[in-house]
Amino acid sequence: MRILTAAQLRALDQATIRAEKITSGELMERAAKAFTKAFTRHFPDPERPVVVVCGTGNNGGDGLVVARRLKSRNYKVSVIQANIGTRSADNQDNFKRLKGQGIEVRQLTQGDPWPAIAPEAVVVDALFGTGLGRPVAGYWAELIDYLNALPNFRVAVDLPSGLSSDGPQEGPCVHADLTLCLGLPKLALFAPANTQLLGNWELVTFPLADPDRLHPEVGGGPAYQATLNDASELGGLLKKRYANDHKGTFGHAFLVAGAFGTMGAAVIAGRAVLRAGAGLLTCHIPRSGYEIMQISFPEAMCKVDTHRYHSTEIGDLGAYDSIGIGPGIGQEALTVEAVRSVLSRYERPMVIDADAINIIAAHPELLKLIPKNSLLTPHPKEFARLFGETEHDFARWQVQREVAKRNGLVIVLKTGFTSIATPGGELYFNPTGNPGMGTAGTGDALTGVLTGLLAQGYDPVTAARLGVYLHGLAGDLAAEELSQEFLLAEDVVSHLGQAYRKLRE
Ligand SMILES: NC(=O)C1=CN([C@@H]2O[C@H](COP(=O)(O)OP(=O)(O)OC[C@H]3O[C@@H](n4cnc5c(N)ncnc54)[C@H](O)[C@@H]3O)[C@@H](O)[C@H]2O)[C@@H](O)CC1
Ligand SMILES: Nc1ncnc2c1ncn2[C@@H]1O[C@H](COP(=O)(O)OP(=O)(O)O)[C@@H](O)[C@H]1O
Ligand SMILES: [K+]
Repeated sequence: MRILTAAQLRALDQATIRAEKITSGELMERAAKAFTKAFTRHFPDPERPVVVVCGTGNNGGDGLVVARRLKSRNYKVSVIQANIGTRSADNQDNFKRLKGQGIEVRQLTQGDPWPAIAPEAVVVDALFGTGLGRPVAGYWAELIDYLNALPNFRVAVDLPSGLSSDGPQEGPCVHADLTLCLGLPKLALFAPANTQLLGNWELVTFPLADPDRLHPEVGGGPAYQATLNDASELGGLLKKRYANDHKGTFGHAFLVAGAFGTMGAAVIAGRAVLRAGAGLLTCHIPRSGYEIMQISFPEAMCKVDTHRYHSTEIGDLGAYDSIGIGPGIGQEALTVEAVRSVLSRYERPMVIDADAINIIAAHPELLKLIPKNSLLTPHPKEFARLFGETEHDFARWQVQREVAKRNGLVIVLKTGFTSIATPGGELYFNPTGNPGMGTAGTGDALTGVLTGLLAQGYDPVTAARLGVYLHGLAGDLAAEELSQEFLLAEDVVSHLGQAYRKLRE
């Protein structure tokens, strides 16, 4: 599913109107109908009062339609009409259509005292959506502060009013508890900095033109800026398994992980390699990790370093279909040389994580040695060590894209909505995963999954998109069964089977 800028979304609305021969009012009706359906699913009790706070643009127009539709379902709904500017045509039409419906409308003009709102009412925020042209200021900013100070549950129509859809947040913004985003996602939904403003968010879909089909046909028509991975597309990317396939078919993976005190990273990542479907796994580990590895994970073969506590000399790499390097390896001088040697000798895409990333950050000349199309999986701190600090999420995505393109790498930036930048310049966001995965070792599990997918012959971009999705989905299934608090990295790994099954459905 494509992620469009506000300007691209406007162009897409127009394209939908042309292609389907509908009016803009009918498109608004479609959007508001889909919103109302989602809203009533969240709030099924029509006795609970609903107060829709409407602006004068099309976001306000949506709010007016929602009020009318809730009323027809016997909801106790009223409207606060904020007279911000000149009404859009569809806002005006829908304002007229409220008459005679028995809906109380309170007008709010600059300087008016704040309207009273019963604390049990659900506040529907329809002041501004994607048409926000500048930070909200003055009286309307104070209205936003007033709404935020109320104890009420706040549901945003499309976006919390005041939110910048395509760039860093400026100015006041409604703090939504729930955001029901209309049509296609906006970039702001994925920014960690916006988490508190958005609350939980969901997409409310309704028929719109396909931005991909329009772009080549309509000169300057809607394009997209990023893509949200979805199950329907990713499920189709899974490889089939045939009756005569064997462990050779599914690839031999090599994992360089663990050191004295961090052998768990090797165990977790190694399990994930085989649970993701690789045929064979060899782990390179320091001598002191040998028994740990063999006892806790008998399916893996071990290559033992000459050093007791660290990996220092890594032998022939020719036999391996993929390599994962980094979890728990530490940053000893001899390990730095071992990483340098692996990067220089291996010529196929590999997975680079954790301490291998920190080593590259401390020795930037190593960046050039990374085989083309390799996957780097930094979390935000590791990303900053590698590529520098950025001022905000949007700037970091920009840097992520640039470094992926310039160096021919797949950069997987691990956040709540992990982003994947590709050598071809695409940016993908992942929808699965949950805060329960903020626990030690889940990143090591991801490295294992990605290494296992590469071993099976998935191309690096597909491996990244599928691996991040499956890893997050396994985390969601584990959290559903066990609770987020209880979740351990090994639970993520042990739910990979169910995640595969669900994705194949
Ligand atoms: N395809 C879709 O998703 C559809 C979305 N629609 C809705 O249309 C919305 C966009 O509507 P508009 O483009 O009319 O824009 P908005 O309704 O978001 O807001 C624009 C209005 O607010 C004013 N304004 C902007 N910034 C301001 C500021 N800082 N202070 C005071 N006034 C300010 C503008 O002058 C304009 O009147 C979407 O968010 C969505 O809710 C639907 O109505 C149509 C279909
Ligand atoms: N709030 C969240 N929502 C979704 N995924 C999350 C969340 N918090 C953490 N994760 C995922 O958990 C993993 C954590 O990785 P990382 O920070 O490398 O942990 P570790 O170093 O302990 O293995 C990443 O894949 C990340 O995307
Ligand atoms: K809004």
